[in-house]
Amino acid sequence: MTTTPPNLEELRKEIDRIDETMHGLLIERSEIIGRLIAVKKSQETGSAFRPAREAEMMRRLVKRHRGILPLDTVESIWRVIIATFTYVQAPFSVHADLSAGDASMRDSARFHFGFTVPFIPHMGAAGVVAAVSESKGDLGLVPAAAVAGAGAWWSALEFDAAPKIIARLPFVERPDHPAAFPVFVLSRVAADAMATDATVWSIRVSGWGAGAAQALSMQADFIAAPDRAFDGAALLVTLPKDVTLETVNRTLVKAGATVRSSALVGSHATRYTVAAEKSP
Ligand SMILES: O=C(O)C(=O)C[C@]1(C(=O)O)C=C[C@@H](O)C=C1
Repeated sequence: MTTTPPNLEELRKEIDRIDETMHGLLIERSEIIGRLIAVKKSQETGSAFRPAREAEMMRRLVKRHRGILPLDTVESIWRVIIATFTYVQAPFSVHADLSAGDASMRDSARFHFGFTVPFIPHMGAAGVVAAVSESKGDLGLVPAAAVAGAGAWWSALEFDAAPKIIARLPFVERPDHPAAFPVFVLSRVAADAMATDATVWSIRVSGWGAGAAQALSMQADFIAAPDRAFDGAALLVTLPKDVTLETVNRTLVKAGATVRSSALVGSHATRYTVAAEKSP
């Protein structure tokens, strides 16, 4: 007995059925928002963003994905879904520092937050920090890498009421990521919503030099801005889960630097790296 392959019309009917189901599920997802708002009271506390929950969701998404649909596509669809659902709970804007490159920062902002969330460009991290500080629940995006002349913008995060670093993008890292530019996300979110695996510290040192930089780079990622007043540097140091501030202090002292002050300025999920996607 021969079976005839399905014709184009039948296959399109299948696609229409699946599209309708997916759309229906998104509408069903949006119907939960009202109840979420009541539970989270995000209207009062500002941002509805829950970085720890999002990092965990993105990891599960990557783990269960299979088939020919590129991971890039799946990741970006879910980023837009989650960011937009955050926005409809409590509207916010994304302030982005374009001083290290307009295209790469915009790609990251659009990939992770979509087009519904307003995008506000700034020239410099300090402007982003100020805008987020003055807002109720806005997000700031700043390069998670040294930018010449940027200064120690993270000093402004040291005060209790200041926004903090709450995430590092991309959530899912891979060599060919379409929005690979490393970005810190700044905002004010409830302490219990923070991802706390990696902690980010603002550390001022004197006696800073190549030796101290080399020693520190073995233990942590960091950005250094020269601090001429103390012949030293202002550092933004990200400590992985298993490295303590005491260990870093000891390392710096051993390498000839003096630690003048340290303040916690944020935390984020452990970086999650997956293999590069194979081209179809
Ligand atoms: O789980 C929550 O608290 C939500 O608000 C839902 C949701 C989502 O759309 O899945 C949206 C924003 C949060 O950052 C995390 C997840």
